[in-house]
Amino acid sequence: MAEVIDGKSVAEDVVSKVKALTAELSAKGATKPGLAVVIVGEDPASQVYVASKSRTAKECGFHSLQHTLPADTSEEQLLKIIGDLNADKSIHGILVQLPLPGHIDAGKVIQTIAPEKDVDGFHFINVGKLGTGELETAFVPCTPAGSMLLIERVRGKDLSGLNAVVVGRSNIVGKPMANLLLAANCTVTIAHSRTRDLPALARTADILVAAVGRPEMVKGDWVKPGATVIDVGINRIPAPEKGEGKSRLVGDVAYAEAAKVAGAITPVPGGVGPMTIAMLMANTVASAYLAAGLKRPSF
Ligand SMILES: Nc1nc(=O)c2c([nH]1)NC[C@@H]1CN(c3ccc(C(=O)N[C@@H](CCC(=O)O)C(=O)O)cc3)C=[N+]21
Repeated sequence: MAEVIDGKSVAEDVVSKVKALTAELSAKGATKPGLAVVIVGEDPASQVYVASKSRTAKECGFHSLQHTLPADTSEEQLLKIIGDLNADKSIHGILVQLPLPGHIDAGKVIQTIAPEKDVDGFHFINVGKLGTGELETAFVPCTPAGSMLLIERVRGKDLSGLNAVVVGRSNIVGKPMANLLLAANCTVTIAHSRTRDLPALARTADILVAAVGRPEMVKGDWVKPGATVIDVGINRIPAPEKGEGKSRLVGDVAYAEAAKVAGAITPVPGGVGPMTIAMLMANTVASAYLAAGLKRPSF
């Protein structure tokens, strides 16, 4: 049976470190880290995530700001708010919760965020830095950054020569994840909906990352014995066995089957999800250190 990778506990370690770094920053007389979260519309799932981000930010000792805007907010209004946050010296991180309503161009919004406050790592400057291996100054997207920390906990920091397969090619997870693994000297393959014989490809992976958003797609016999399996999926599916109208969370991996074969595996919930929020805090404290002219802390 696979080792279960406890993302919740690693996330708590990261948050403790952020707390200590924040205290150190205040002791040096520098501005404390400030995080602004902007949410447009009333998607209930988004509201839960945003509440959790604000709670963790306060726990870290941050200045935490939340803008909750109505669904009919215009693109112009949103861009104005971002411009103001860009200019606000008390703010070091700006996160605009995605998805945005259809009448707003999300790409334009993201590119308006000052790259040095782009703690989501979605701005072209940060994407480019990750792609060219400028990891010391890049902000790396939180989910792949958190997944890397989990992989390092299991396999150590030297991943050199390992075969990594990333299933999914999104700009938010799949592509940055592949770039991080490449920067760590893995042999990386990105698989997607057009990939031929995905099960056979997946079986070559020492590190298998599933980030497709399809409930339980990766089966037990896709997993190489002993592999490290990172499940980025968070899918809510009906669970009639729990009662009528009930649901449960599952990942992109058929967990019970895969856990029989893998060396280590992340559960859903309690795996990558908590790491995503922890890395948002890590990026924000790093941004505050850089703004104060101090050396960037590493995690
Ligand atoms: N600009 C932007 N940045 C984001 O980082 C971003 C976003 N937009 N939009 C939405 C997604 C989703 N997301 C999650 C964060 C934490 C959990 C998390 O902590 N999940 C828990 C359980 C959650 C539950 O029980 O529902 C877990 O997996 O254990 C999940 C999902 C960040 N996102």
